[in-house]
Amino acid sequence: MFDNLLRTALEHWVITSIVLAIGHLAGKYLYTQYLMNKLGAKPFTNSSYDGFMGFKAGAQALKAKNEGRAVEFNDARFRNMPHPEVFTFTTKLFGTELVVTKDPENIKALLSTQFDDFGLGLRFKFFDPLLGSGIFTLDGEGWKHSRAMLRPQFAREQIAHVRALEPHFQVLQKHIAKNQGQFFDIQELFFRFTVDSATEFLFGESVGSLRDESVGYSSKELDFAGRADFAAKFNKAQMYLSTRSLLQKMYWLVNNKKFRECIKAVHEFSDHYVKMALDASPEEIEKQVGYVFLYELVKQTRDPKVLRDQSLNILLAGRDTTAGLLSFVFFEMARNPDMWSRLREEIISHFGDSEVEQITFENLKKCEYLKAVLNESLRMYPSVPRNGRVANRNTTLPRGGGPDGKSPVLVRKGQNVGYIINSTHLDETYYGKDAKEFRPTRWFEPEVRKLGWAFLPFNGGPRICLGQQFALTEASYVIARLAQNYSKLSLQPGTEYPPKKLVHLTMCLQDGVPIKFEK
Ligand code: HEM
Repeated sequence: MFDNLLRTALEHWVITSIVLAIGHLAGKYLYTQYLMNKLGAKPFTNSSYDGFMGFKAGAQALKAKNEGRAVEFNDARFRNMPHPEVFTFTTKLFGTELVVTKDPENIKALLSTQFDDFGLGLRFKFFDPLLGSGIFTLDGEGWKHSRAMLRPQFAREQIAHVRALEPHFQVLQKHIAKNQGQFFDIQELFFRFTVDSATEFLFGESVGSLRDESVGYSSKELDFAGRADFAAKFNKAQMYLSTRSLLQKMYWLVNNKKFRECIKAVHEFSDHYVKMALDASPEEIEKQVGYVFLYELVKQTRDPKVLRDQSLNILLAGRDTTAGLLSFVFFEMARNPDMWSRLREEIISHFGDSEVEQITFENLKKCEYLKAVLNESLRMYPSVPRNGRVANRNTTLPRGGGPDGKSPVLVRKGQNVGYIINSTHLDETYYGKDAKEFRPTRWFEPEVRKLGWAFLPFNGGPRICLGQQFALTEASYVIARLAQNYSKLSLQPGTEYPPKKLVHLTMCLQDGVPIKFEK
């Protein structure tokens, strides 16, 4: 009797569940059809079945990422679609429905022409514990306000920046001299260089991470509050942020004691400088030698949290990206002695082999081959290789639907769109048969210069990178100074090509750049 009752209840439960599931799917299907009709969208030309809930593709993507092959993996996914000539597909990743695109038309819509249809989704939640409310984490009015407040800082900064780099370059030189004639990893030094110059620019005092005992600095000299820890703790906290963004809605799982300790150290360090800037009298601020971001910002706001958050947002946006760019440039220059010779000739013809004063923002812009090398490096190895937005409302993207992929596709409110700029940059449609070769002279060809949205290392539209000129000037300065000093570069024999890439929030070389510099 009891058995029968239990069986009947179970049967009811199973039947009800099946009916509800079918109802849910049918409802979703009908609503999707309704939205497609309303918004003029067609079914996706390419859709990828990636195992139950997209776990198979997710696991493969993680494996490729750990092996330093995330870029190649993404690229292969586009090529292996039923219609590889259509540059957009839909897929699932760990249960989340995604639209993925490398189509410049769709990227333009996402970032510019349909800017208000898309936002940053959960980015604020991922990054809030470390970065708070700043230009990089906010959407809507908060972002607009941040952008308006910070924009003037970058216009003014562009001119003054170069002179401030030389002292840091001198320390970098000491490390290279120490290693001269042998192979060593320059990438690690570029990361230290960019955190040193960025902290000086932001706080008025550098963390001096390059100034270690191996190049003659005493440990006493290095001792000021939080300095020793700052770069390491900031790096570690960034790793946690990257994992939180990978986990999407489950981001809150990453919030352990280590993460919180890193955040505390970074905040204490930056608060020290915020306090200094707030305590400074207007006369002291005016007397400040060189440009200091915080001292300029206190003229606009005296809120310590805003000052801290915006400084750390800039540090995150600007530091690893520039170090990655420099690392890839030197990786390619060391592989290509002819290119290094040409670059060197150009630098020496403009500035001689020791002149520093003439290396200014304006003069660096006149070095055409240098600009081509930077562009080519940002094309093949963009510091931000993939990025994403989330739909704020039911909307469409202009391409990827219908039998030929030329019709709009539906993006439902809350749906994620990933845009893989690295794959756009490597596509033969835009860059020809040698798209996967490092060839700076392509930037002298008129059709490549006109590519518009197919070359997008600094993003486009209203959220275009604020630090583009800053980054290009800093990278150009370091390249020019090294070109003045070293005639020959080489890579350690046996170094893998194409190199393995480490892709977290930004991209660098997984195994560093094992390089030798010779006079
Ligand atoms: C090679 C170096 C760099 C590259 C490739 C690069 C690239 C980018 C990209 C792709 C974005 C868009 C991110 C997004 O919206 O999701 C961005 C935003 C931003 N970048 Fe850069 N960046 C570089 C260096 C810098 C530097 C040196 C600074 C500052 C000193 C900086 C400041 C910013 C800021 C503030 C934003 C946010 C803009 C906004 O949302 O309105 N960047 N950058």
